[in-house]
Amino acid sequence: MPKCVVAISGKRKSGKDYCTKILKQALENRQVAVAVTGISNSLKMEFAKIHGLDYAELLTDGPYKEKYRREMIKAAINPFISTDVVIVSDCRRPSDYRFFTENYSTLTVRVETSDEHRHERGFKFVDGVDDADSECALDLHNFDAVLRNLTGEDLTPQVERIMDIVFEILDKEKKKNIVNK
Ligand SMILES: Nc1ncnc2c1ncn2[C@@H]1O[C@H](COP(=O)(O)OP(=O)(O)OP(=O)(O)O)[C@@H](O)[C@H]1O
Repeated sequence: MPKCVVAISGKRKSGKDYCTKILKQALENRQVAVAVTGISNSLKMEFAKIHGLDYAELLTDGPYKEKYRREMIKAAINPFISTDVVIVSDCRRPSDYRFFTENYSTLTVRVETSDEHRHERGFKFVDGVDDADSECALDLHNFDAVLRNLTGEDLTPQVERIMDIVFEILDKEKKKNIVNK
């Protein structure tokens, strides 16, 4: 099981992938083994196909999804069982965060930026997407850390603060392992 999951969310074109890459590199520079994964719709589609499930149902927050959510997210994380830190770069729903915090030592990170920067990065509002739950359900969530990703801003101090929390989690996990041995 990974020692720490960094669960990243953010609006479309906020810079989730961009920030994920910077955080990954910064952690690797400190000799931490890092993997990046996602729980994107394509994974859900693949999961539905393999298990003969209804893909549309899987995208809702209903009981059907509840039932398979655990398996789906495990499928995203399982290949990285011996990696110290797994960054999940596309969390969208409170249920995603619930699953991670209940099952892993998790740090929830929100990538935020201005609408202006999102537009510069190619964002165009789409009815039924940008006002849907998958885009808005985490708007008022209480995140462990917020990364303000304004173009041209040096992200280093913010990334370092996040790394400090990751190192605290890794330290705690190490101590837990020693006690359990
Ligand atoms: N701080 C930044 N400085 C320069 N370019 C940036 C910055 N943040 C993001 N970008 C650029 O903006 C574009 C969108 O960023 P990115 O793909 O990381 O966003 P995202 O939130 O992952 O998008 P999506 O919602 O499509 O998954 C990319 O081309 C990325 O390189």
